[in-house]
Amino acid sequence: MGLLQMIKSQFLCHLFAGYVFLVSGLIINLLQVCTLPLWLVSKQLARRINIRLAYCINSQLVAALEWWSGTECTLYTDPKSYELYGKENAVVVLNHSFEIDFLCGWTFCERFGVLGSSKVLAKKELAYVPVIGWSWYFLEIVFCKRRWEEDRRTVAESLQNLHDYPENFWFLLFCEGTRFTEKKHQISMQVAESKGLPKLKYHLLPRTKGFWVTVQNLRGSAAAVYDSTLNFRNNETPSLLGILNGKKYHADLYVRRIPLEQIPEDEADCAAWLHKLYQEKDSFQEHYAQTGRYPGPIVSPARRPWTLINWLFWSCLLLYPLGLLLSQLVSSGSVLTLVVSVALCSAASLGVRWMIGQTEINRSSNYGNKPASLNNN
Ligand SMILES: CC/C=C\C/C=C\C/C=C\C/C=C\C/C=C\C/C=C/CCC(=O)SCCNC(=O)CCNC(=O)[C@H](O)C(C)(C)COP(=O)(O)OP(=O)(O)OC[C@H]1O[C@@H](n2cnc3c(N)ncnc32)[C@H](O)[C@@H]1OP(=O)(O)O
Ligand SMILES: CCCCCCCCCCCCCCCC(=O)OC[C@@H](O)COP(=O)(O)O
Repeated sequence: MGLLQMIKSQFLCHLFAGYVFLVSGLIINLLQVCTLPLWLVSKQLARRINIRLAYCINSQLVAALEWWSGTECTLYTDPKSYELYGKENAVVVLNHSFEIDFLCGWTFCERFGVLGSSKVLAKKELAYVPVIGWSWYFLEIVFCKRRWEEDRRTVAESLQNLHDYPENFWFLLFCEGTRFTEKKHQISMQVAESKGLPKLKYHLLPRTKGFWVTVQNLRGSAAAVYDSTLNFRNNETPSLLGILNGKKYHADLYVRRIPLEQIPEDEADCAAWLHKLYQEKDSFQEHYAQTGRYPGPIVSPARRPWTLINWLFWSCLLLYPLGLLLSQLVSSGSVLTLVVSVALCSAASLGVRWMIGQTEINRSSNYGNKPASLNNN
């Protein structure tokens, strides 16, 4: 391991990064709360301010991926479609197989200029994650309980609300509804068999109702579905902790732009269309497993400096109070102050570690672990 790699794996580096993320994130959450009265005066201005505030949070994780770990993200797509990315609203359908799949999505959001405005159909539990989950309320992120009888109305209403959104956005749907595990795959394939559907090797069976309600309620606002299939070279199993330790990964993303008009409006036909799409995605993953690449040309956007500039801005701003705090701590000589400071530091680092744990598949939910009839979150 080189010197740089050794420095990146030092706990003190992670502690400082976590301090900057947590404190800047809480300041931004506070600023977002301050925009609440503005929603009554000018909803669009409040939205535009929250897009920029959310960028300040999300881009710190993207900076960790792009600049700290140096992870390479290669895009395979049609050059004609490439020209439209970032210039229209779109529904992104992405396989949910990796702990940092959302982060690879965010890096492309950043490179196409939609990082602050992008949305996702997220499980309700994520709304309680400090900083990121809290910021999502102000981004009008759509939450679901993963119980259709409750979600069908709330998801439709939340999506309808986005029709007058002032800036281009991507709406991410992980149609499998949960991260891939062998156990969930086994159960999911039993359900496929019971429905007479072809088995999938690399995916869980997609949940079609959320896709149908999303496409139906974004017609007229979203122009296309971006069918996105993600994989990592050399069977890498990337993690957020690996990124923080400066580990470099190699992500490949295959994106096909499908105009919304090509997607059936009827629920049953739309469900059949989505099942066929996932069978195609499965074949792309097989192609990748055999050849190490996706079909089609590579048209990769380069990373941009803004995520790094944003992180440096917040680090410099927060380094001063940290320096003051440490100097007072040393000069006071008070044991009580020292103990309280160490306790606060430990609580904050455990909090950040818990947040990172939200991305770890070995801590995933029970959703999809039971047969259809007994399914719960
Ligand atoms: C150019 C670059 C392009 C792209 C860049 C890539 C991405 C960038 C884009 C945006 C980035 C933005 C943000 C990213 C940041 C953070 C992301 C964070 C991640 C959080 C995401 C999540 O939280 S995922 C979990 C929540 N989301 C979902 O669950 C969505 C999918 N689910 C649905 O849509 C569901 O339909 C539902 C949730 C609406 C309702 O679920 P419920 O379970 O109640 O009902 P269903 O009807 O869906 O399920 C029952 C039906 O499913 C069949 N089935 C299949 N398998 C099973 C099983 N194992 N157990 C039970 N049932 C199963 C079942 O038979 C039923 O079938 P029917 O025929 O009756 O429908
Ligand atoms: C550089 C700063 C370091 C600080 C790190 C802070 C880390 C905050 C991470 C919060 C990320 C929230 C997004 C999690 C995405 C995710 O992957 O959710 C899982 C769900 O899809 C499905 O859940 P499940 O059913 O359990 O598989």
